[in-house]
Amino acid sequence: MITFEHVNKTYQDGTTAVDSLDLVIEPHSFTVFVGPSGCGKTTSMRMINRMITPTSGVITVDGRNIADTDAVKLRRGIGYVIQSAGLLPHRTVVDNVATVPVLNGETRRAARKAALDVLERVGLDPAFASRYPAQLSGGQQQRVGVARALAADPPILLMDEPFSAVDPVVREDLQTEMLRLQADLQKTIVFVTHDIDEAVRLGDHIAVFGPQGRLQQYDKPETVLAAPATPFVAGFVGRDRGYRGLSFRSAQSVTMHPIQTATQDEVVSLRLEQGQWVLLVDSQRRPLGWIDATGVEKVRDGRSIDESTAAGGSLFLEGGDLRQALDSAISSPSGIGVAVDASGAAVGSVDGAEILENLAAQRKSEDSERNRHHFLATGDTDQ
Ligand SMILES: Nc1ncnc2c1ncn2[C@@H]1O[C@H](COP(=O)(O)OP(=O)(O)OP(=O)(O)O)[C@@H](O)[C@H]1O
Repeated sequence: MITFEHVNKTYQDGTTAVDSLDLVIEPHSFTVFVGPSGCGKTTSMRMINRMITPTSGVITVDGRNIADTDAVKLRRGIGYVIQSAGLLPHRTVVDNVATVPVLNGETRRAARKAALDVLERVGLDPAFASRYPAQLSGGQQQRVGVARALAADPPILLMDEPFSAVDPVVREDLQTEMLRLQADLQKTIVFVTHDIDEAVRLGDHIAVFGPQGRLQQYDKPETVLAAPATPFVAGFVGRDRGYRGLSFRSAQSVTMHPIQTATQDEVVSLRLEQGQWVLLVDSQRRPLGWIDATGVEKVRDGRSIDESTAAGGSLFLEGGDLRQALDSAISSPSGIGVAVDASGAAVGSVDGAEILENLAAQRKSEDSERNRHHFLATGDTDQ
């Protein structure tokens, strides 16, 4: 069991990321932290394995205050999966998966054999075991990321937006695989996403986070959908009028803007204002993450690109639906959604606020159309 008791986190710059969090996560449950970008989901999750230290409050794992445990030992019992899979590029797939068991003292041979079993468990063809991560698709890399987190058989698994960077079809496959795995393994899983559909599909419990890092509701998915506890939750999960109805609408009507990009070599010469973000891309214009003025400073100070960039949000295919466009903007640290072409190259951007305005306008005209039909049908001309 994992518990949060009055947990707060305020960063050095004064940002309150988590505000008075109380939560009990049952053993073997699949708990999803969901909410828009910046509402404290990742911070809450990373406090469980002590990557981040709370400002106040107590977190326990199996009845023990984690502040009193050895962080290395604690993490041995907690697998961790991130959005970019975080694989070591110069190691083969099987050696990536065997990394933690080898660190824990297993022989390389035994660890490799166990790694092959885990790879099979997550649905990866053994033929991929001797390849390097760059030779795999995004979805396959994520499967390896999950296998690596499971290799040492930890009772707890933390997953931070693990499927956000892959396309919607692959994402659905990975979700199905995750459900199958959990039915089999019965881990205690904490999963972070900004996507309410993903949360409802995967979670047996959902924690909806809102502005200023405040937990809005913690319930079974069906209760969150049927009886939202706050207006914020109602807006976030609203079935027809909210986020979930958007898949039926095309993003064609949303204005596409040019997107400012830079390659890794260009980063040092960027001049950015506070609050301005630039999309980092590879030589084929495929998105790698976002960088702002603080990140550029870090690169100039000699820090690596990885340390200096924020992971990108989800991407959407140009001509896709409004739901994917908004999803991309909501999940992005810059609030800008990135459109890609079939080759994965960035072709333009959309603005989250603009999408919402556009949506409001579409709904208004639909409502007046619906009213007109209603009045014509009933002959009611009072209004
Ligand atoms: N190291 C940090 N220093 C200062 N502020 C931070 C730091 N890390 C996160 N924050 C801020 O704390 C708030 C919560 O961030 P957090 O990453 O936990 O949110 P989130 O819901 O997981 O969003 P995202 O999906 O974008 O990561 C945000 O306002 C964020 O800008």
